[in-house]
Amino acid sequence: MLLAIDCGNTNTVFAIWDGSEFLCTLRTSTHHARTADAYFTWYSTLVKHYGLDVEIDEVIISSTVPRVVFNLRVFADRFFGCRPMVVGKPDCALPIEPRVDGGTIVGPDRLVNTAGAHDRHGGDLIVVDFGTATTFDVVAADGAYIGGLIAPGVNLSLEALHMAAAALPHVDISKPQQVIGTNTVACMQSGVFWGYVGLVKECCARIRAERARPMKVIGTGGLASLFNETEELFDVLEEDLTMHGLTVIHAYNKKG
Ligand SMILES: Nc1ncnc2c1ncn2[C@@H]1O[C@H](COP(=O)(O)OP(=O)(O)O)[C@@H](O)[C@H]1O
Ligand SMILES: CC(C)(COP(=O)(O)O)[C@@H](O)C(=O)NCCC(=O)O
Ligand SMILES: [K+]
Repeated sequence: MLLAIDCGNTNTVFAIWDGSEFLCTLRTSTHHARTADAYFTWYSTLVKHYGLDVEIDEVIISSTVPRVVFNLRVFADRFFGCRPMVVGKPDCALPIEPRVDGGTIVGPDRLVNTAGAHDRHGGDLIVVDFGTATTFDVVAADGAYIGGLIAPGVNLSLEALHMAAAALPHVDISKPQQVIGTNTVACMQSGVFWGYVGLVKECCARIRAERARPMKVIGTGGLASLFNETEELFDVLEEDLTMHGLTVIHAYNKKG
């Protein structure tokens, strides 16, 4: 069975793929210092809790944090006796190479989102991923990643306000009741929430105009559903897009 690992700058997600469905999804915070033994303690406790009887013999990793890959490699080798595929490394092929400026190292999460989105939808696509950063990945009809946009993440923006301004508290994102906030917290939530609604609409409109064609918009990442509640920002919402992309890249490398 395959263990797919998606390591973002904030969270690390493990999912077990039996070839047709994900049996479970486990989430922990990303820490470069976490050891292989610590990963296994956490992983085996949860697998037992869910009553799963699985034998992992393959691992694929996508990590936006290069330093965590070493310990994840040791984890795969020590506990599953396998050498993991690592997206972005030369021995892990992509179904189609990105078309970007020479020397650019595209975030592996964006390459994985691209593969997942093309596999499910085909055609011209925009993937909006609400992670630590909010990224827009532009996917051509042949499945290539051809560029995009990187904006600060929603929580990062709220945290930046708190860090930089003495009078602004730590605030969690939520959908404000009104646009005009009548207290500090409501003002901050409104500024960030409606600011992001506008950001997503404007960026997608400009991408479409620059490409001069219709494009399907796919929303993913932890906060995508919150933003899709009020406004029709996306054509589809796919929380598992990155995990799906990992299975697509894994299958492609097995075949080839
Ligand atoms: N369901 C959720 N509700 C609220 N916040 C969330 C949820 N899922 C993730 N987040 C927050 O959204 C941000 C991005 O999370 P995530 O998508 O896991 O980022 P990354 O992939 O960059 O690690 C983080 O600050 C995280 O705490
Ligand atoms: C833009 C990102 C920081 C997003 O990471 P995430 O929010 O998923 O943690 C990551 O994709 C990255 O480090 N990219 C490298 C530069 C690029 O993609 O062009
Ligand atoms: K991500």
